[in-house]
Amino acid sequence: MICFPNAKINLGLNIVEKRPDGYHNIETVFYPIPIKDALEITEAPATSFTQTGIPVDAPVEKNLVMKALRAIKQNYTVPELQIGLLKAIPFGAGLGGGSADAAFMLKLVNQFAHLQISDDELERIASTIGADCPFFIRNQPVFATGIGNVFQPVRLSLAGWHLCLVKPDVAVSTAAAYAQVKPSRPAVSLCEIINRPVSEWKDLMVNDFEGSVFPAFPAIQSVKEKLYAAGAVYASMSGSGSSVFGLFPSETHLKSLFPHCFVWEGELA
Ligand SMILES: C[C@](O)(CO)[C@H](O)COP(=O)(O)OP(=O)(O)OC[C@H]1O[C@@H](n2ccc(N)nc2=O)[C@H](O)[C@@H]1O
Ligand SMILES: Nc1ncnc2c1ncn2[C@@H]1O[C@H](COP(=O)(O)OP(=O)(O)OP(=O)(O)O)[C@@H](O)[C@H]1O
Repeated sequence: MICFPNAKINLGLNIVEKRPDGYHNIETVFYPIPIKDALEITEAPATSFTQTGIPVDAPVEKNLVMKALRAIKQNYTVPELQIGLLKAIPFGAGLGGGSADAAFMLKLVNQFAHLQISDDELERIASTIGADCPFFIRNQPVFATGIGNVFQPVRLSLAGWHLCLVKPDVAVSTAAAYAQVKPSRPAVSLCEIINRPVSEWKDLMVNDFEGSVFPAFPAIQSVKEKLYAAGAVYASMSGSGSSVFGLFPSETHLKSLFPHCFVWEGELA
């Protein structure tokens, strides 16, 4: 059985307050995008894990796919599996790729072993893996609060917009990025801004991480500036970086502007 875990972008990200447990309450809109890994499972005499594509800088037992398998095995019986992960989503990118792999593994095992676990319960299991993980269970555009795990549906479609996503050759640590930001309540709720036309987002919608990540990594800021100069209607860093995306009204061919970077260009469905 095979599935294709996709990445996400954050449309706006307000870091509202630090919580007693060290995490932060945030406001963000998660939007799924069609940059995808491939994840395959087959029944086997013993569990094994093979990773191809972009090499993940984590040992097998720390791979979020294996963490997901252990999490589901805590309460359910799962057969021994041969697992294959083809990695195409860059990591350290703010694209939630590892979280997507874990969430899709939960969904795949649920289907494969006929466990009949509800989406609500899968989201609960996903929340034990990482803050970004629960979103990928339903994988629909949502306004998220809490630590990024409390969802409200948003009626938002970017179908027809062209996405240019660039990941410079630098990785940003999510924990370090959160530690650099002074939390504050936004003047205007992101929930209102997201309903306004994309052409107004540039002046209204912010990612609070940019204020500290850009000075530390000028290469990331430069990507955003280049995307606007190339005609983006809206551009922003995703999550804690280092990827930056631009939304364009028509097809883009911007690869040559960004040497040494991962670049993905395509239309959103
Ligand atoms: C930046 C975002 O990608 C935006 O969607 C997420 O908030 C990060 O989600 P994630 O990578 O799944 O995060 P986790 O793996 O759960 O946490 C990594 C570290 O980020 C910090 N963290 C994460 C989420 C959050 N709401 N507040 C935090 O302070 C914590 O220090 C934590 O130890
Ligand atoms: N299957 C996986 N794919 C990618 N990274 C993984 C995976 N399993 C474990 N990791 C570890 O998790 C780290 C973060 O991966 P992830 O793809 O979630 O990054 P990210 O896009 O920056 O996430 P976020 O949006 O949460 O900041 C990697 O540096 C890697 O060490």
